[in-house]
Amino acid sequence: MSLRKFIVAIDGPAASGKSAVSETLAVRLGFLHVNSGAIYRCATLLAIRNDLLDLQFKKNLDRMREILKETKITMGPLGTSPIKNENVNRPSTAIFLNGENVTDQISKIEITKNVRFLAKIPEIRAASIEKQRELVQSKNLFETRADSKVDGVIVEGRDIGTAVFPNADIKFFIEAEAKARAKRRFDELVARGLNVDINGDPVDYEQILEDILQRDQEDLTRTHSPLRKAKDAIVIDTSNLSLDQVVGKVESSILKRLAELEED
Ligand SMILES: Nc1ncnc2c1ncn2[C@@H]1O[C@H](COP(=O)(O)OP(=O)(O)OP(=O)(O)O)[C@@H](O)[C@H]1O
Ligand SMILES: Nc1ccn([C@@H]2O[C@H](COP(=O)(O)O)[C@@H](O)[C@H]2O)c(=O)n1
Repeated sequence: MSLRKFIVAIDGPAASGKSAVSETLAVRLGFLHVNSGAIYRCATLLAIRNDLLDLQFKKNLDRMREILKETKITMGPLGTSPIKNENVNRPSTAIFLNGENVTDQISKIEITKNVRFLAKIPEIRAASIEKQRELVQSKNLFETRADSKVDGVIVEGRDIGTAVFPNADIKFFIEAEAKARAKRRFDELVARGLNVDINGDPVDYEQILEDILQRDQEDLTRTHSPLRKAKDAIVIDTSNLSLDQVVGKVESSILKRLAELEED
């Protein structure tokens, strides 16, 4: 008998902690993890590799759509157990493009700087949403819990609770002050050895903060699926909370919702 899908939507601005919370809870609860930002990042990597970044030309946009259709994006552990990324010190979800592990490549500053140009194009958003829906239906590559009563999926991004899965079973909006987010992202990039630009020059905290503010602005003001809090989202400001505290809050709300469903 197939289990009921249980969708957890986690939205919020850049570097607010969506992935850290999603990855930790996906492992703990045995839920599938779909990182929608990684799909926009993969699209950007594909555009750069195919010299198609200039998507205002219809020819380029059509080709990009074809490439996205042909490309298989998967997310999951590297081996049989979730990878422990020693530089991040928690389990992390690996991202594969036609089987190639691009997890670090898509975190590079070159991708981060260009992703906004693609994320605002309706055709690219439609292709990305199609991939997100496919991934939600795909096999969970993480270890599921034998006692689980649901087929759980955590989907994270900017518009999951508002546009992609407006009927999600539970929604969170995770936010933090821009300076706290920039500091965390800067420390993470240093730890992963990814704090360099395309020329190999080091990137400092101020540049990361500027990028985060610019991405906030773009995400909030784009016409299609801007970043918004869903009316029924549980809002968590993580500025003064540890990752463990945030994970604890999200987990207890999910467990409460699951218990309510069992009672129904
Ligand atoms: N509450 C917290 N306290 C300290 N560090 C945190 C906290 N939450 C997340 N972090 C760290 O901050 C960094 C950014 O978090 P994360 O990658 O989860 O953000 P995100 O919202 O998924 O970002 P993006 O949207 O840009 O992908 C990571 O290194 C993560 O481990
Ligand atoms: N649902 C989403 C998710 C992401 N984006 C855009 O992609 C960029 C990269 O996302 P990260 O979560 O990896 O930072 C982000 O800056 C957004 O512009 C989106 O539009 N919708």
